[in-house]
Order: sequence, then C-alpha cells, then structure tokens
Amino acid sequence: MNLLQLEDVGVRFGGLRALQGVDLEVKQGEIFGLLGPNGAGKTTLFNVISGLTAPSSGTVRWRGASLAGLSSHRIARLGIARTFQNLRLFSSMSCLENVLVGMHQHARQPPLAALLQTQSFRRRESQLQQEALALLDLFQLEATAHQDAASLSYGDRRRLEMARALASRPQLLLLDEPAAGMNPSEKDELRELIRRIRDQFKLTVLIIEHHVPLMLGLCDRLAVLNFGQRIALGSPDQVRRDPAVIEAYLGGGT
Ligand SMILES: Nc1ncnc2c1ncn2[C@@H]1O[C@H](COP(=O)(O)OP(=O)(O)OP(=O)(O)O)[C@@H](O)[C@H]1O
Repeated sequence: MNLLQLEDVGVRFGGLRALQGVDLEVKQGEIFGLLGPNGAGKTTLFNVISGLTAPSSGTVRWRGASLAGLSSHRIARLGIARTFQNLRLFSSMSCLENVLVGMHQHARQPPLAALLQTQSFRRRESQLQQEALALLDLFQLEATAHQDAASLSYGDRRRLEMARALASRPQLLLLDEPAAGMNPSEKDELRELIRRIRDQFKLTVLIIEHHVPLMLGLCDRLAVLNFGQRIALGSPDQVRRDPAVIEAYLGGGT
C-alpha cells in the first residue's frame, strides 16, 4: 500500500523551479532514500510533504487523501514527523524536556487536571517521563537526559532530534541529513539504529543523506533528484547502475 504519493509536484521560487513534475510513491514500512546534489530540491520536497511549502502544482496524498491546504501542524497530527538539516532543538532545555515536548502531540492532558495536579495527571506525567527516558536510551542518550541539548556533541544532537521526532509517534519519519557531522563509526551505528526503529515502531522512513554508501546500504528504494527533477528510481542496485545517476551525481564511481 502507498502511504505517501506525490503526483506531478512542482515548486517555483520566483523564476527558479526547485521541483518539476516529481512523481513518487512511498510504501508502508519501507526505508526510502532521496539522493541528489546540493540544490537538487530534496529539502524542498520534505517541506512540501510536511506542509511548510505549498506546491505550485501537483498533489501530495497521504493514505490516498490530498494534503492540499493543510497546515504543517495538521500534517504532523496525521502522523508525519521530521528532523531538520539545521537542527531545531530547544538548546537551553534538557534532552529529556526536548523529548517530552515532542510527545505533546499524543499526550495532551486536560488543563484543569494539570492545574489541580490530580492523581491521574501525576501518574500520566510519570508514565510519559518513563517513555521519554526509554526513547533516550534507544538513542544512547540516557546518560545525558538531564543535560542541556546545547552541551551535546553534534552527533548526539542529531540523535536527540530523531528521538524527539519519534516521540510524536509518527507513522512516517522524514530524516533530513541525519548523518551530517557524524564520524564513520557513528554512521554505521546510525544505519543500524534507523533499521531498528523502523522495525520496532513499524515506521516508514524517508531519508535525505549525501553519504551515498550509507544510503545504498540502508534504503529499500531510492529516488535521485537533479535540478528539481526525478532522474532515477529503484533499488540500490538499480540506482547504482543507472547511467543518468552516474552522469549527474555519482561522477562515475561510488
Ligand atoms: N525559500 C526559498 N526561496 C527561494 N529559493 C529557495 C528556497 N528554498 C530553496 N530554494 C532554492 O531551491 C533549490 C532547491 O533547494 P533545496 O534546499 O530543496 O535543495 P537540496 O537538494 O535540499 O540541497 P542541499 O543538499 O544543499 O540541502 C535551490 O536552488 C535553493 O536555493
């Protein structure tokens, strides 16, 4: 089943065509990669899916229904979460607090219960804390739970952003360059971690990443964008051998 479907999607910024006629279908449960050189339109595609940029043409469907006109907030509530290339953590809040903020989507408590600090409110709060700590544990951040996000290494901050996105219990997780700034062993661990969270949370993952070997080793299928157009689509093997990809992006070797 197609969880997400893009039909003939185009985005214009003045005279610049950031995306043109992009068709894409992402199936439930797959790890789908987006490759392409700088400026190819990958982040713009994420912005369209998550409702930050309205497409100039075409349609984005979620479980068959158009997302046209929905705010990014509404789209997030449908089950689409994302991370950002430029991290958007609350740097003066602790790791635990960052994850708890991510949970508010599915964990809203009645304001009166909060005001009165009822027993059920306190029980729920402690349950949420346990859930948040378990997520931090999964991302190997349990030791830094009470440290400010700003004090973390770059790689840890990237993992914290993923933990926070996952805290909203999404069905689709959009990861924008999660391996940026990570060393080779962190990248290997990241590949395993993404697979593990896909299986454990029954997620579908759409990932942008420049590190080609990581993408070919991780993704079930990939699409390659160049100058806003989809120039290739298929399994890692198909994409690796595609002459248009070799010409436009891989420069003849990986
Ligand atoms: N808000 C905007 N206003 C004007 N132009 C934009 C805007 N956002 C993106 N662009 C332009 O659209 C094109 C696609 O940008 P985008 O960030 O989607 O590429 P990308 O493939 O994600 O690149 P990178 O790998 O460098 O992140 C680029 O030429 C970029 O300068």
